[in-house]
Amino acid sequence: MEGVDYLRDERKKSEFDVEAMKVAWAGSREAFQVSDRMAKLVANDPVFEKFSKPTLGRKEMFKNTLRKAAYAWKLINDLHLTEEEAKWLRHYIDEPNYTDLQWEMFVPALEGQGSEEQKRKWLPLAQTMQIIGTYAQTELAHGSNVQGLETTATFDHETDQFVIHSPTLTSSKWWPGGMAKVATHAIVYARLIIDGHFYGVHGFIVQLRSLEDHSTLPGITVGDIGMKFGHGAYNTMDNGVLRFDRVRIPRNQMLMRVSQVTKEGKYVQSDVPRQLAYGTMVSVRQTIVSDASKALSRAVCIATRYSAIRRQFGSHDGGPETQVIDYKTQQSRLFPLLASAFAFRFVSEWLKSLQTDVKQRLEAKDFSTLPEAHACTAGLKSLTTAATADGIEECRKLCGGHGYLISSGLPELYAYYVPACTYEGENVVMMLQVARFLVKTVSEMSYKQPVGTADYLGRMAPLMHNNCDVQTAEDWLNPSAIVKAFETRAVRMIVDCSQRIAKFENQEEGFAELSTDLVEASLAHCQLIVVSTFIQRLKQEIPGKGVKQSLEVLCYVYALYLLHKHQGDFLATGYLTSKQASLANDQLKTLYSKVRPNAIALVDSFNHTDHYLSSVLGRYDGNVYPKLYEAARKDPLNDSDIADGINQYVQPILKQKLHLAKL
Ligand SMILES: CCCCCCCCCCCCCCCCCCCCCCC/C=C/C(=O)SCCNC(=O)CCNC(=O)[C@H](O)C(C)(C)COP(=O)(O)OP(=O)(O)OC[C@H]1O[C@@H](n2cnc3c(N)ncnc32)[C@H](O)[C@@H]1OP(=O)(O)O
Ligand SMILES: Cc1cc2nc3c(=O)[nH]c(=O)nc-3n(C[C@H](O)[C@H](O)[C@H](O)COP(=O)(O)OP(=O)(O)OC[C@H]3O[C@@H](n4cnc5c(N)ncnc54)[C@H](O)[C@@H]3O)c2cc1C
Repeated sequence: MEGVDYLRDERKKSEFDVEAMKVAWAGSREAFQVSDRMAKLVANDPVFEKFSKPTLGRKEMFKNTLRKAAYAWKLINDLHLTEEEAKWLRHYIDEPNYTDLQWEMFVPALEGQGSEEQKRKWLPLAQTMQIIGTYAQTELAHGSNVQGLETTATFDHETDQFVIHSPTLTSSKWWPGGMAKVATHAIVYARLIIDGHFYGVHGFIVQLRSLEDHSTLPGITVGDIGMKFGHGAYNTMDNGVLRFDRVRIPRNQMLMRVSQVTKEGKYVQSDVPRQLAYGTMVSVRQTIVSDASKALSRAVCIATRYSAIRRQFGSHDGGPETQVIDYKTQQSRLFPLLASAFAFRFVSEWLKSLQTDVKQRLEAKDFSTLPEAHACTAGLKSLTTAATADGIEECRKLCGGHGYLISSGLPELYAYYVPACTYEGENVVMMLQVARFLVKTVSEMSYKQPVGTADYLGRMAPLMHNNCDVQTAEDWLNPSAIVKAFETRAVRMIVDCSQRIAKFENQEEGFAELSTDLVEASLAHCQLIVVSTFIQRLKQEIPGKGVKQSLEVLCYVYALYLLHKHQGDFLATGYLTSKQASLANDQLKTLYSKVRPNAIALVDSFNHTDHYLSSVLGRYDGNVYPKLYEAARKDPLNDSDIADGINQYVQPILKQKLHLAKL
């Protein structure tokens, strides 16, 4: 039998309706149809071919990406694609480029931080790509600490302009995507100075390049910051360095929704919180959570299909060897990642709805849920990106040696993905933001009832004293037992930190001293959100034979896997006995055997095309070995029998007549 037959057999084992599961994964039938249409559009168009990418040099690779982006823009216009369709199209093209910054950051920054007048002027230009923008916040010396940025924007009364300047080397803007070679404009974050007074960091629209010939404008120095980790992964993007030598812009190019500077040079803080200036980061963090489920599902799909095809050991009578997916150790590494992909998918949907709600409230000048939304987004960004980056690497290992080949699709996926742990808020820094929110919530509880994702803190008294009543492994198959365990662990960890901080005379000092514990408590809080959201999702109607049941199994796998992984927390907080933790682990192993027959069908439900997976190991048809062989033969080193350099550097060594004694 060949890999093709193995996958065919696997698909017959499925206990649920795969087409219905595809809809559940996508969120709705319409969402499935849009993404499916765009996936096929990209996969069937030769312009979007990507197998040659690993062998291209940086310049060719960059040019090739520009070509694809231009063609995609033409398709978007010619086919009158909707915003949603265009987003999926870019997603499936699968090469980071300047349009990510244009659509994910530049346009949202204008929308979220521009005044009505500014939006009227700049948005049509950006939305029709007459200008191309980037988000220039991070500098050589400061990324996480936004208030520490050094670039200055000094108001000049006489000319009614701001003077944008890079006073030091360390104030050079460093990292913004698309900035080195493509962007014509940037939202530049700089310290506002009026009459020698500092008014904090604000965003300014600054033109970098001529719209006539694309040359850099006077006073601007811009370039690429150099190659990044992983050859083909993020090097299609021109992350840039940018310096200003007293560049002048009109006063009305400061983003003026949150605060304004008048013609007279008066600084006016409107009635909206200044943190709204960070709104672009918050909205992109939500997109990043959604991207995490896509990246993880991609790696899991490859590793699962390959694990069903790969066979090692177990043949005693000349019969077939054991499929590696049948090894319990393989299952215990793979299936929690499969479950995590679904968990992240559902939590990202929930986060999107939370943000829609916050946006509506902001319109009505209700800012009450902003801190919670910030904490949720920051925490889930951190949790999902860390787990996804680790998960992709685990999938590479699950594929053994072949996982290390570029043709497996995993090394480049990892290299592309791993900076998500750093950009848009370094993960530890983000978890500390969650911790601030939690500690503050606890300290305010005597007069303010916690709401939303923190509402369980309001039930602190019972949660601090309850004990787990699980007695058998089956008792763990109960959503309320699971939620109670996660709530109790989180509440006890948060309260413990809060009480210890309270003993410090200086609370900031206490926070810093306990920061490691605080990060762990924040993770516990965020895991509770993901687990509860999964459980809530299962309370909704989910049509299709066996779909809900399969998702229930995955939900328990996700929760009990976390419980097992973090059993130290659950035991240390005194909620569980070691016997109960061990019962949870027994149940987890039983659940793996329920996932096993459905594993291939579950990864098929992601609806990933072979083009998108770019993986010989993850091919839908399972024809792995012939295609691995074919891919290897295409390597440029195999173009000729005698490679360049052999005659020059190897032959002379082979031909020298040295005697051992002389060596
Ligand atoms: C096989 C081949 C594989 C290849 C695969 C290729 C695939 C390609 C696929 C392409 C797909 C296309 C689709 C794209 C989708 C992908 C997603 C988009 C990706 C975009 C690209 C990435 C580009 C990256 C951009 C960036 O990184 S921009 C820079 C981001 N920078 C940061 O995030 C900085 C982090 N720092 C901060 O956020 C803050 O400064 C801080 C929160 C840390 C500051 O804290 P501090 O306390 O000092 O802050 P303040 O004094 O300012 O604030 C005090 C109080 O305010 C609260 N606060 C802070 N922030 C907020 C907020 N946002 N909202 C509300 N409240 C906030 C604080 O908590 C304080 O509160 P307190 O007073 O109550 O304590
Ligand atoms: C691929 C990529 C694309 C990017 N694109 C853009 C872009 O388009 N526009 C843009 O403006 N920026 C961009 N960035 C920059 C990115 O936003 C920053 O790198 C990120 O915010 C982290 O900041 P930093 O580099 O200053 O890290 P640092 O803050 O210097 O982090 C270094 C270490 O210090 C720790 N640390 C920092 N502060 C604290 C603290 N208070 N407590 C405990 N530990 C702490 C961190 O946990 C980390 O371990 C990009 C970065 C990458 C990698």
